Amino acid sequence: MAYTAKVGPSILSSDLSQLGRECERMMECGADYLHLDVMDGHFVPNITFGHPMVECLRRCIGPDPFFDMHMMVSRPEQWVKPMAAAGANQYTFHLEATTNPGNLIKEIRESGMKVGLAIKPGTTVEELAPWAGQIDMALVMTVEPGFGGQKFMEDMMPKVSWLRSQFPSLDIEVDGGVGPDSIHRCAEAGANMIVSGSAVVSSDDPRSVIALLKNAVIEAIQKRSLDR
Ligand SMILES: O=C(CO)[C@@H](O)[C@H](O)COP(=O)(O)O
Ligand SMILES: [Fe+2]
Repeated sequence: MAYTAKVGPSILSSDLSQLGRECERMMECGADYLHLDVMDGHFVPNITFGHPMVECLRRCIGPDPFFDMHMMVSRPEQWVKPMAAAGANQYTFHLEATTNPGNLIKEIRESGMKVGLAIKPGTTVEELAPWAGQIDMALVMTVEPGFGGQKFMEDMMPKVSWLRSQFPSLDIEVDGGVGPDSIHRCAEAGANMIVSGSAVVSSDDPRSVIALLKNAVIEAIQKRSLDR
């Protein structure tokens, strides 16, 4: 069991005019990594930012924070090199957005980044499975991608449980509507990388929310290892 509990705030719901400061604030509050949502207005009906913003953020907050790029874009191949040059650490692309996942995985690795592979709610986990041995992280979306602040889809949890049973040491991330009310279901199903946007960023006490989310995952990991 090689995986550990990590919490990565999504800064989509933060004050975007203060993005550098917001990222610093999340790291100061105990975030393990930062989940940066890139949307192109085509793969999803919303637009956020691209690699120039990532480059500025990297310059602003220094080399240490891990940037998990959630690429909600139609042509993920196009941004691999620019994102690597901008200082991204992990490139998480959508299976639905490419016809050649194998080649894209290779390109991401050659650019020096870790590989994340995401599936939308309508995509089965069996479609992701053939690539699971080649990736660092599987992202199971728990909302339709495009917007923060949506309701958690509990019916995605069987995907997480199945992945955990089939790939015991894979990093499994959940993203969308995850907060204190839904974390226990995610943790019990086997997710270990927790993205949380509005529940963390809009809280008066983000440090406590991050700690609560992380502890729920730590407890579930301990329980799983005792049950084995
Ligand atoms: O990728 C996405 C949405 O498409 C997410 O990263 C959300 O931005 C998470 O925000 P909450 O649902 O936790 O508010
Ligand atoms: Fe995301």
